[in-house]
Order: sequence, then structure tokens, then C-alpha cells
Amino acid sequence: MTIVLTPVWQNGVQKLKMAPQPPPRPQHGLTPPELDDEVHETRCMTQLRGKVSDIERYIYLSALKQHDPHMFYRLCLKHMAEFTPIIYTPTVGQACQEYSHNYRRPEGLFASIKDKGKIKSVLRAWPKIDDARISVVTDGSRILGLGDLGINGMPISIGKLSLYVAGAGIRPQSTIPICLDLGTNTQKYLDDPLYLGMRKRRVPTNEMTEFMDEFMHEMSVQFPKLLVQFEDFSTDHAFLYLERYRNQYPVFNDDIQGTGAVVLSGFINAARLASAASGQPLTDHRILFFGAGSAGVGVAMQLMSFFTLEGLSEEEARNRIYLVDTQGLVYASRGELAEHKQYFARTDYTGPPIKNLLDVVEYVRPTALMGLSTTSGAFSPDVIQTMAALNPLPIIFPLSNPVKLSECTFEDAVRFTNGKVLFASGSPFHELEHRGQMLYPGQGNNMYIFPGLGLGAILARCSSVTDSMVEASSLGLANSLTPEEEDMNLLYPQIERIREISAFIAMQVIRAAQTAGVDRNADLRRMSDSELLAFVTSKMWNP
Ligand SMILES: O=C([O-])CC(=O)C(=O)O
Ligand SMILES: [Mg+2]
Repeated sequence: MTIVLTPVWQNGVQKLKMAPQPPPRPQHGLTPPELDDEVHETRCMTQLRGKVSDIERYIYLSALKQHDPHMFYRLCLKHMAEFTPIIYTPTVGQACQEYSHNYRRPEGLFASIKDKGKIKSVLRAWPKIDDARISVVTDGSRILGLGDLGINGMPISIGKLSLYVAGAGIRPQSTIPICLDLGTNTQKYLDDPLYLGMRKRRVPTNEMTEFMDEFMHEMSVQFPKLLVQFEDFSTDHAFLYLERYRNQYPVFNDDIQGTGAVVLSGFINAARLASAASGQPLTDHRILFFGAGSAGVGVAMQLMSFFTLEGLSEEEARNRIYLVDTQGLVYASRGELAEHKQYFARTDYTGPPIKNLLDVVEYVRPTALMGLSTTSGAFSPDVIQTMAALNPLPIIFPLSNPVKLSECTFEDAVRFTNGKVLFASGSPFHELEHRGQMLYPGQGNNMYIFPGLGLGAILARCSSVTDSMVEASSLGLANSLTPEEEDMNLLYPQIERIREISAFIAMQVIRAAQTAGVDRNADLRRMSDSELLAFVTSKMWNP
């Protein structure tokens, strides 16, 4: 029997009580006589599609997930391409922004700075129904490209975990969505009477670090089998806490490592196609990053392994990469640079700042342009046209989320390259017809990576998540295209195959964990690849 959390009121405070979920087939007399599962699927889809806005669809699906999780996940798996833009990017962004207004019932775990010194008691409140295996933890400080949303970040943790369940078959009861309330610097929320978090500005980093140390320690004590995914922390804290905890606990940062891995994967497939068209060796690619935050630098780091796998040295690989931040091209003699940008600062340029993106493109002559800036429309028609003039098949990845912050639309990328673009975006765009040919946009979103990476790390019972495991997830994804998908020039597989893809990625991740010696499930070492793949698949929960 599964258990659901039911909110109850006690002395004016809303508390969670564990309540047994009604059995799948309630007793005779308690449901309409002709309630049929299959017809009910159609009924739910009709109700969903009848809603007038995406946020209404989000609210409907949240309710469905709470009172009928099996139906929710069954439909999610059947209609992945229709569901993900609602339960995840882009609608989840709006759900976060409106969380305090649309809030209906508690879901997930909240720990606030006021709990410092007694975080254990907060974690203990979580019902031990099943061993917790995966938690997505955010502090709401940089939700997608939407900025500091404070406690309103909770839906991002919830949304990511729904994809763990749907995409990798993690049991719903072994997931813990967590939002930390460390204040918010967004005045609008501080002034909002309905805001659900503390009305306090964010605490300084030293205080936050004391809190995080206690939190991570207590998490490892309360949930010994737990993998932690850090999500949407502001750039400096994203790097800080990944480095601080990665050798101590099984953790990874989705925005740095997950995004890095998914872009590497799409880039591998795009670079193969681009090099086939240009005749240039793979090692000749030059990648320009527009945006140098946690995602930009994380992706740049990950893309270096594209070149090192092709035989270049670290130094040579780093040389293939250029960063642009709000001040223009990032180079060493420009002036003081934030620590995370220094590694990629160019030393071969010493002139005056090159501020304008078009000028940087003309100077660098990149084969690939990556957008991680959250600046809508930054890839202007002339930037796109210049990319097309420089390359027979330019690689253009506007990766900022959600859709409205994308650096360009798929339509613009197609129009201004005359259909000759290798495209992937962070948020979904529709396919389109160009001169009688259907063109399909790739969605370079970390949702392709984290379910499989997490599943592999969980099954191998990893003590930590190594760079080699992240790289394995990326190569696993790149190599999971079917011949039909390759014929369609897709950069990513079709999302409907997410379970198959996640199983394949998990297998590669387990093997990488074994090579790195961080696995603690020795039984898996003795399995052949096909046995391991069958084992991974057999571990998936099915609605
Ligand atoms: O959630 C997404 O769609 C991708 C992501 O991690 C982000 O943009 O922060
Ligand atoms: Mg994120």
C-alpha cells in the first residue's frame, strides 16, 4: 500500500499526517459503477486539455498527482511531450512565481534559517515510509532564469522529482523535494502579504554555510541512502557548495553538471554533423559562450571533455572555448574577473574590450554559439546570419530557460540561416516546416540527464558523484539515438523514450562509478552489460 501525506489543521497550524492511500480499486459502492480505468484516462486528458491556460493545467496535474499518483504517472509516461512543458519547464517557472498565491496543500520539506541548530527535528518530521533515495534541494535564489524567488522555488524541486519518477522509475515515496528558506532579496515578495516564506533578506554567505554544513550532515544521518541534487542556487553558491560537499556526500549540481552533460551530448551529435558538412576536423571547433554564470561556465567545463576525448591536451581544449559576459569577451587583461570566469579568460587577446556580441562573433569566428545568458533575443538576426556566413551548418544553442528568456526562437534560427542550423534550446519549441521539409528543434534540457544519472548513482550506492560519472551520462545520451532519429538529424532522442534512455545512461554511470571506485554495490560489478541493463530496468517503478 502506498501512503500519501494529508494536511490537517492542529491548533491553527497546518501539519502533515500520513494517510493510507485508497486502494487502487475502492470497494463496491464507493465509486461510480462503470468507472473504467481506460475510459478514466481519456476523462483525465479531456479535463486537462479543457483548461484554458498552462498554469490551470499545472494546477490540475498537481492535484491529480496527489490524489491519483498512478494515473498521473501513467499519463505522464504516455504523453511525455505534452506533460513536460506543463509540470516542468516552462510552466513550472510560472508556478514558482505564483506559488504563494496558488498554494493549496503542502508538498515537500521546508527548512528555514530559523531551524539552524535543530535541522534534525525538521528532517525527522519527514515520514519514513520508504527509504529516501533522492532529494532535490533548492534555496530558490536563482530559479531558472527568473531570479531570486525565495520559498517560491519549491515547485522546481517538485517538478524535477516528478521527472525522476516518470523518467527513471524512482518510487514516488523515496523522493524528497526540499526548499530552504534563507530569505529573499526580491522586494516584491517581501512586500507580498501572501508570500509563504520569511520576510527577511538573504543571510550572508558565512551564516548560510554554517546552515548548509548542519543541513548536509543531518541529511546524511537521517537519510543514509540519499543522493542530493542541488538545484537553482545562485552562481557563487552553486560552485561553493558543490566543491564543499562533493567529496563528502553523494551530491551533484544539476545546473553546473546536468546542464553541462546534456549540452555536451547535443554538441557531440551536432559537431559530427557540422564537421561532416564543413570537412573540418572535430578538434577545430570553436565554441563561444554567451553568458558566464554557473550554467555557462559549467557547460564550458564539460565541453572541454569533447576535445580531450578527441585527443587534445587540457590546455588545447581550453583554448577552443571563449566566454562572453555582460562586459563582452572575457580576457585576462580586461580587469578583475569573478573567480569562476578566470580559468577561461583569454590570454591571446589584449586589446580594448569587445563588448558587442556581433563584434565578438566576427572576431572569434565560432562554429558553435551557446546562450546561457537569460537575455531574451540576444541572438539577433545579424548574429545568426553571421554564424551562417561563417559555417555551412552553424551550431546555435539558445539554452536559457524558460522559453521567454531564450536567446532566440527556433523560427528565427531557421529563418536567418535559411534552414541550415543545428539547433537546441533549453526550453521546448515546436517543430516547423521550411521549404517543404520538417525541421525538429533539439531540447538540450538537463531532464535528459538527471533521471539516468541519479538512478545510476543510487543503484551503485555511490559514495560520491565523480566527473567521470557525469561524463558517462553525457556520452550515454549522445549514443542513444536510434538510426531513425539519426536520419532525422536529431541531436537528442525523442523524449517519449526517456525510460529506455535513462536505463542506458544509468548503466554507463554505474560502470563509471565502478571504474572510479566510488560504488558500494559490489553485486553489480559481476554483471555483464546486458545483465546490468536488465537489472536497472527491473528496478524501475511502474505506475
Ligand atoms: O529546469 C530547467 O528547465 C533547466 C534548469 O535546471 C535551469 O534552467 O535551471
Ligand atoms: Mg536548474
